[in-house]
Amino acid sequence: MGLLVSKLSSLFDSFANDPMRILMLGLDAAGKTTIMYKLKLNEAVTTIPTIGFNVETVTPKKGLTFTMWDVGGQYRIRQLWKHYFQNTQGLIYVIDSCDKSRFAEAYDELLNIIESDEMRGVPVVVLANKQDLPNSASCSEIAEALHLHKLTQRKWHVQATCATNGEGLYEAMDILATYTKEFKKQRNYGY
Ligand SMILES: Nc1nc2c(ncn2[C@@H]2O[C@H](COP(=O)(O)OP(=O)(O)OP(=O)(O)O)[C@@H](O)[C@H]2O)c(=O)[nH]1
Ligand SMILES: [Mg+2]
Repeated sequence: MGLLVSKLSSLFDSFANDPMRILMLGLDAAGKTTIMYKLKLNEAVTTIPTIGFNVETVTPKKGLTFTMWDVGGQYRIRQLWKHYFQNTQGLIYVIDSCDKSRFAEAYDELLNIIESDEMRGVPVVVLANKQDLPNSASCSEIAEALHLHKLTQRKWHVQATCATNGEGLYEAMDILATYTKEFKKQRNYGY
């Protein structure tokens, strides 16, 4: 019995140390690819609009590994987002904080994602990106525009970021990791 318990517990530990499957979405030009490579390489890379996806293993800090999927956000290819939902354990939703005229569109697309069965309960970290630019909206303005307070069935957080200099990214990944660990535990125990 003792052996069984210890085998089971090491099985759970190995699940716990698996890379977390993180999906990063958001409208075109929000900064998703810039964020991914800032985290991966600690460099502000020059990007072109993503047609399709990028996937990378990202280690924001020792002992924490994400398999991060960055999917192109242009209007015509958003219909492909749903093909990446399965087995997602954490969602990063990136907003260009200066692009206020598209906050409503960003909200509509977020709803489409989180209303999917496959994304039920998946925690969301919203990155209020491009905070270095003048007139960027604050985290609370973005939380309001995305109606985040209505999300009661999942953990969420909004983090101010600047992908080009990295500000806020590591804090956001820490919070995402905490939420994702809780989500994985709940799934393993089936509640
Ligand atoms: N000033 C500023 N520019 C940024 C920031 N993050 C990204 N950018 C710029 O925004 C533009 C678009 O960035 P991408 O990372 O390609 O955007 P994306 O979300 O991957 O776009 P798609 O692939 O089309 O979905 C690039 O010119 C980036 O350099 C930021 O925090 N501040
Ligand atoms: Mg991109």
